[in-house]
Amino acid sequence: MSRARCTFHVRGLDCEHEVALLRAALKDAPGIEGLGFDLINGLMTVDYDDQRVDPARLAGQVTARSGLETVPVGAPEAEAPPPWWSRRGLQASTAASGLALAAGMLLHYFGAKAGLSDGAAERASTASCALAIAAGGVWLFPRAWRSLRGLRLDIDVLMTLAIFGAVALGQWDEAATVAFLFGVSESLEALSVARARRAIRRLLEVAPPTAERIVAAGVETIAVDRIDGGDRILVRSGDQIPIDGVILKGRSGVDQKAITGESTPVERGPGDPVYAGTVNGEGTIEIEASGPIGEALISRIVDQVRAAQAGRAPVERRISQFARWYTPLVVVIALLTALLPPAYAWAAGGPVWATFLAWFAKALVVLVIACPCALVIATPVAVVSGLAAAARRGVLIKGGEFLEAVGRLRALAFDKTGTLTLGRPDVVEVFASGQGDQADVLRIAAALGDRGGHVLGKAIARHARDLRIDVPRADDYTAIPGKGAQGRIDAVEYHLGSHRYIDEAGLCRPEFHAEMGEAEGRPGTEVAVTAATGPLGWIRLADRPRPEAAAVVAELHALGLRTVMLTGDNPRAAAAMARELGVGDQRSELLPADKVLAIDEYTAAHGPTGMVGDGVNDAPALAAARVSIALGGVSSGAALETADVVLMADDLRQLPWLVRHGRATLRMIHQNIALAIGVKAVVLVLALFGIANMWMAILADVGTTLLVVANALRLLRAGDPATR
Ligand SMILES: Nc1ncnc2c1ncn2[C@@H]1O[C@H](COP(=O)(O)OP(=O)(O)OP(=O)(O)O)[C@@H](O)[C@H]1O
Ligand SMILES: [Zn+2]
Repeated sequence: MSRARCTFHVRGLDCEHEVALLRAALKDAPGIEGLGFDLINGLMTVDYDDQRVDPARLAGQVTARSGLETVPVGAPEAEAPPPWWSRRGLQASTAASGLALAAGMLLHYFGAKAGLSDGAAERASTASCALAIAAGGVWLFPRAWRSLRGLRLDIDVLMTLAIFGAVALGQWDEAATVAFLFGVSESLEALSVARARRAIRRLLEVAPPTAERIVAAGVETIAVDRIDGGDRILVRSGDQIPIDGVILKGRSGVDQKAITGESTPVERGPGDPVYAGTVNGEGTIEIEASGPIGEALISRIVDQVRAAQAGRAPVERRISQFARWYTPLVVVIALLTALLPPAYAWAAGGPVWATFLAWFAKALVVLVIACPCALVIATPVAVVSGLAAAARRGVLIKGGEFLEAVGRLRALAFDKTGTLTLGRPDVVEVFASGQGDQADVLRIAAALGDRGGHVLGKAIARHARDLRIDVPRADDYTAIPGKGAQGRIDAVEYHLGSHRYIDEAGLCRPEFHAEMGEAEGRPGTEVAVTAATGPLGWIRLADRPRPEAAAVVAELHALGLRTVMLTGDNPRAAAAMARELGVGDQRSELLPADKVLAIDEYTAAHGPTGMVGDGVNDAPALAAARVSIALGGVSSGAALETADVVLMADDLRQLPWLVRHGRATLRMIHQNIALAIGVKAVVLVLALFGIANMWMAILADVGTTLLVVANALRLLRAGDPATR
């Protein structure tokens, strides 16, 4: 058996109770292994055994059982515009219900004045109300019936009960009002979620729809999705670049804000990469497309954001668990409201029936607040807006849980090389111990450095080439992570690595030890070069801190976060760098496993700790952190794959924004939950005291949903790169 996953569009999926319908529809379907729901985008993800399940047939089954139209994403039906009835039907029937209700009211109050006999006016009014109930109930009653048959007591059943309860009491106008207002609340809810959906989607639509392709006859305009790798595309000054590619001709400043959030344009010329969605500056350029739009960086970002939005944040999971017992609880309260007072009246010898009627009406009002929609939508709409806003700013967050986690961080650990520093060390001094000259030291170090991926080794190799030193080939190369490397050149064994490494390997000599120890006081990092017989010399390299690092560290401190630098470098170099940048704490001479321990220690001592790295050689520490943050997503595929959060720009300045944004999102979630619960509590109390009527209850319920959605959409504004 093999597991497969399919995503379905479900029309009308925007609240917890549709989720319950879908779960029920799939409950005893064989071969289903997992379900995921994305309320904002109206998507359901199904993990299934592909030998037992066919997605298209499954969709048909779900549609039949839940009454919610379900089609696999990508199927032709999913792309076709939905039929009028499923787009506008709810609004239309609600409007019809409203008209009939108004007519019923008019007949009731003014029928007699208009010349109708009392009986005729009343009969006409009742008929009008019945019409209003029917129109308002076309959507509601079938769903309620389905739930009842499945023995589920959900909001549809409750509303239907409330309506027929009122009819049973002869209160036709009341029943019609409930049916109408229920339609109003459903349509408003659908509209507000649809609005959120559109706003979020628009935020991610940055690539233009067409491009100008250069062909033999000149230039033709084609749809972007028809571009292939190798096509030559003309991008005029001021236009958006339609596809990822490499510049063939022309130079220009390219505004990469759409991807990296950086507003200063970067200079680009022949041979440089450019990305779809970025904006060409003053020059006209010709580019060679590197592949179809689906493979472009922006498409990968959008896919990531979609996937992230479909996942659920922990708060969201807790709320939907809460919703599962919230509705039954309210039903019990409503039942008690309807039954206790008459029971009391019966025991005390009071008027049982009259008491029942009075309290039954209150119980119906209580039932209205049983709908947990506002509460259920409160979190995902905030999380999804938060994710979209971040993506717009060049911060790619792989899931709501990470956005939430960022908001809870107490400390941030930084890798040194490539993260706090530019990661482009230069050789500044070469020392030869006398067994050979400086060129020998460089030649051997370069040969070993060439074979590995370590920045220091690569920098040495580059330096040797710049000096036109002939670099031989090293064989049997082995890297010892965090320490150094060894290999053979012309069958002779050599080592390259930290001072500690050669000490531990017994390759150091007392005189050399003293000399190298002295050099370690100077800025930079020394790498020792030895043969199996003893040290040959050392090479000192200096890496510059990132220009923005000190300011970012200071800003993080102002936000109340602790900072710590983790490095494999020697203690003196580490201390000097930490002091220069104002980093709160530093740990040096760490092996990759020690970095993991340091993260664990920090988490235990100070609370959730994030790790910032370049995603290249710090994978274990990144994995150990509560949230891993990598920078340079545009240039490095590794960063894009490994981390929970990716700063697309190769720049630390988005970090403080990210922390503030995570906190703002958390605050928004809490606000929304408090708002949703608060309004319900108030209505509950008012209902029990007989102050709130059905109208107020339903309006308060819809109002809250609209409010939490509107509130959360404010987070989208944080995505505007212009705001700091
Ligand atoms: N492949 C290698 N080639 C040369 N030297 C190495 C190599 N691997 C490790 N070293 C030595 O060991 C030290 C620690 O290496 P490690 O890769 O753990 O950290 P780093 O590159 O100094 O910085 P950071 O830990 O901040 O990324 C380096 O400073 C270097 O002296
Ligand atoms: Zn030594």
